[in-house]
Amino acid sequence: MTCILVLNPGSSSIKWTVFCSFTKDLNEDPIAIDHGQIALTIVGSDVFQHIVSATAAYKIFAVIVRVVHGGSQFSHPIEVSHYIFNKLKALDLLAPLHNRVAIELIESCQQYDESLRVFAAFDTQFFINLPAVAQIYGLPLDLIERHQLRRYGFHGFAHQDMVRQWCIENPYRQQFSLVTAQLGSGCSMTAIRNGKPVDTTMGFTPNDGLLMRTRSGEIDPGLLIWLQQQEGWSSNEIDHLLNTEAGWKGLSGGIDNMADLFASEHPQCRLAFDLFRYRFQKTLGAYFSILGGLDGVVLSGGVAEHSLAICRELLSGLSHLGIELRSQSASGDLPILLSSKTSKVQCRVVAVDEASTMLHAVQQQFADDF
Ligand SMILES: Nc1ncnc2c1ncn2[C@@H]1O[C@H](COP(=O)(O)OP(=O)(O)O)[C@@H](O)[C@H]1O
Ligand SMILES: CC(=O)OP(=O)(O)O
Ligand SMILES: [Mg+2]
Repeated sequence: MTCILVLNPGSSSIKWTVFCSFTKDLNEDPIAIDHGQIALTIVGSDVFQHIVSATAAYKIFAVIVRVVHGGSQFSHPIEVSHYIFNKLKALDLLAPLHNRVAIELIESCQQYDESLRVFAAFDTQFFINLPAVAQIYGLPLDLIERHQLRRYGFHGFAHQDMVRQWCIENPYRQQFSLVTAQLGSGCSMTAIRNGKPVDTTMGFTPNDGLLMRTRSGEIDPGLLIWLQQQEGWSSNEIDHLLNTEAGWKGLSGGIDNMADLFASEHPQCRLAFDLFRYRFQKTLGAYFSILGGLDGVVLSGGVAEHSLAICRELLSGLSHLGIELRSQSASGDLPILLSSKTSKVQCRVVAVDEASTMLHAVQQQFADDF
């Protein structure tokens, strides 16, 4: 039996999934035969060796790697040739926490076995047709055109899968307004109208919007210029600050695990969690406004999937938006319904399946090959 390996390098871990039976029917869920997760505290070639050992039992003929940023050139899945590899390599700066690891994985796969087919699938694909107002920045048009500047949006496979899961629970609704939230190390929210994204919190890079584990999210650009001048910081130093020293880790004084942050009574931890919740609720209100109402909220990602208490906290105090939570605390396996029967807005926590969504995207693009 020949199998496909899907690799999902996130900012705190690499997730791997093996699929050995898959049909061309994109409505049918591919069945994962095996999966695992490696913390990114393991470095470099050790990560790849770990994956090779873990998947040694399977005859793998193709690997699909999640590449977060494809720049203005890549959005749809692509088979990685030498030429494409070099183009992808040049995009490192656009998603410093992600693209470098993805590129290393692609290179390791190609060096490990030349006959392996290696595909890149991009986090931005789902957002390719965002409405113009949700794509554009208030900058001079010639500059925008010269560099093809836009808000790309990320976590596309995650948001797409959350929409799919909501539709499974609500099969007869053709028209609906939804907010999906991917809350892991990277955090983003997307406004969905009738299945399509109409706005999302991440922009030109995956560092806008919500407060994240080590990323600042939304920040005043004037503050960065001021810091550069005051501290004499280079662009690398600013990059380091915004991507690795900021977020709830920076604000709390070093607590990067959300479970610890949430449990702590320390005022700095409370403030960091309050900001995380505040930005979530502020965005929910903004999306309620542009969608003209809300039928559902779907939460997923490492934070949401591991802590229903945090999910309840994020969705509390929002009865003015039509969100009413069940009084008893829900428990059991995901998916879980958090909202009450009378709530106007159906709130769910789901286990997101980025791997199957990536596999589907590649199957769709390379229909003759799979
Ligand atoms: N029990 C928990 N409660 C709250 N947050 C948790 C828990 N376990 C893990 N997390 C958070 O989940 C995040 C990892 O989520 P994940 O979606 O796997 O991230 P990524 O894909 O970015 O690597 C980490 O920020 C971690 O703090
Ligand atoms: C885009 C992004 O932040 O991804 P992740 O949450 O997997 O790090
Ligand atoms: Mg992730």
